[in-house]
Amino acid sequence: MTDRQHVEEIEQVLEGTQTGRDSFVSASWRRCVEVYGMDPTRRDPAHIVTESELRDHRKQAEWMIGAARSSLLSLFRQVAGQNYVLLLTDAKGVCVDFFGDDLFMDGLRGAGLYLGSNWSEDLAGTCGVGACIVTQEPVTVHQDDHFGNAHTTLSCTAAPIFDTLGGLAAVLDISLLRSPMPKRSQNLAMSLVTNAARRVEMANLMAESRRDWVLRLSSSPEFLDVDPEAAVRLDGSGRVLGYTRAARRLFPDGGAIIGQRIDEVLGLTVDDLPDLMRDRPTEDRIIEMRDGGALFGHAIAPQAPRNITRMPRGAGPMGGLAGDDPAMSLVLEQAAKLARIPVPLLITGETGTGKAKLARAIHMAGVPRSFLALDCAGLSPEAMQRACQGVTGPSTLLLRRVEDLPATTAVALSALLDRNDSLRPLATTCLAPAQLELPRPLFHRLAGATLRLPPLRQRQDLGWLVDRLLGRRAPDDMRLSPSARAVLLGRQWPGNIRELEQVLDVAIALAEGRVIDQTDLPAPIDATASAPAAEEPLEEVMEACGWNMSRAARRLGVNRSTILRRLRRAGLQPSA
Ligand SMILES: Nc1ncnc2c1ncn2[C@@H]1O[C@H](COP(=O)(O)OP(=O)(O)OP(=O)(O)O)[C@@H](O)[C@H]1O
Repeated sequence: MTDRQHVEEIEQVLEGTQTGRDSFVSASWRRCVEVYGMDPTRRDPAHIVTESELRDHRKQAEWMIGAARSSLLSLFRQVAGQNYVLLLTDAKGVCVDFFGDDLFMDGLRGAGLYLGSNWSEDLAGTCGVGACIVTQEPVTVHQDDHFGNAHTTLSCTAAPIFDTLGGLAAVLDISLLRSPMPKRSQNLAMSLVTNAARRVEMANLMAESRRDWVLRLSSSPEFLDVDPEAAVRLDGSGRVLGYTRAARRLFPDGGAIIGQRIDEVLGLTVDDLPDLMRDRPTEDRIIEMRDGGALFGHAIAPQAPRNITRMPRGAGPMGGLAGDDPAMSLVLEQAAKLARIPVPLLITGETGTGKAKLARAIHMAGVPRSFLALDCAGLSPEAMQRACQGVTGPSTLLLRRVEDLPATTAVALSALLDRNDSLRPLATTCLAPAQLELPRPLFHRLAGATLRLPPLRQRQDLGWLVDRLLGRRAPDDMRLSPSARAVLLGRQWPGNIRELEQVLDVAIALAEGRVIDQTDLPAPIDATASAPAAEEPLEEVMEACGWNMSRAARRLGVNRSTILRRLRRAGLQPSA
């Protein structure tokens, strides 16, 4: 077709004549004239953004360039030697990444097939990238489909790439400077570019979803694990957090997708996801669709957070006590250092936070010595002397719940420690050091340094702890359903790790199969009670309880007379 014939055809289309062009091309021609005021006979040079504008466009598209790179590279290898050039443009049509054959670089630059060229329709007229941005569909704009006479030798095939919220993020374009006459010669290019775009979307969704469930879908079991067609990202309750474009057909047309529950569109609930994991035969992982069809599913469980831990896991006796929790990491780091010197340590924290366990780990990490543990509640001086009689040489003396030590034993303990300087005391308490009612001399013999364990509800490694405790207490292949896991992660845990252990033991016993369901979990001990405020200053506790001593006693887990005693000691005035 000559330039003149091309211009005449555009005029016919503007007059409403059907000339056999694809309808999206005719619609674009009309926009070029009627909306952008373009003239097909003008040979405008390619639109190239300035270097600093290109830097800005590339910066904003950085994540997409990263996600698309390996896909572009493998696509470029597939078409190597066939004179194709690959462009990745941002959603505005500016080329932010490029693969082309060095031999044709001058021709490519001249045609605008290069970094920084702007292929939006309002600047470049009908073209692959521009039409793809407008239609949001894959398109081939072949030779004289282009609006301007300057581009009618090119053949451009472009596919949109969407972000996980459904917005257009980029366009992947494969172009030829010169192409064979029939448009269908580009069918293979179309299939290559749409598959590459799908893989980029998939890679991007996977990268975003490390902490969530991903359900990958395919209509054929053979490709499910290697090259799935679509994927959705789900939270622990099965709500959609993100999706690849191809997953859109699962959802009702026009409706919102983000936030929908997966069981509203597919015949499965979030609790079925573990059954779709890779350890099951692909053919068994069938998902029924609401329209009666079926798909194959591959569920990928959330991965552990990838933060850098201050205390490497598995390092010494302290290593297995925490996951990625900053407060625990700091405590364990200090504990590991203090374990090496025989200074007495006071370990504080709410009940069940693992004070005794930490004390044992400190003992293990220090120089070899014998170990004796005593519960301080009701411990008489005689019982203490008897227990310590057999201890010879360097020894660790664990004193649990030192706040309950009777006054007479406190005096005897000071004397015992004075007599035996090879005894290293490690004392635990649920009270803050300032609230301990120990005789001063004893306090200073026990609290050479203080380590405070955080309550479980403040720890960021709860998920890690759940997995670790489950791994130790349940048979190998037992796991939590996602909703059961979400419930556990949402609880307050006033009894801390001890309570978590008990809840898991009950759930393991109640579970029918190898999956612990939400209904297998015992109810929280007291969902309405606020967590014990072991280390809250007494005055604040009293204020919070309206100076009601019984209420304050319940809140601190002690009896009324203890509250009265503490108020007197602190010089506070109890209410009538
Ligand atoms: N880091 C941990 N990892 C796994 N299990 C733990 C951890 N810390 C504590 N536990 C378990 O939690 C339970 C309570 O721990 P521990 O007895 O050390 O708590 P505590 O703070 O000394 O409690 P209390 O003050 O009530 O005596 C124990 O069964 C212990 O094995």
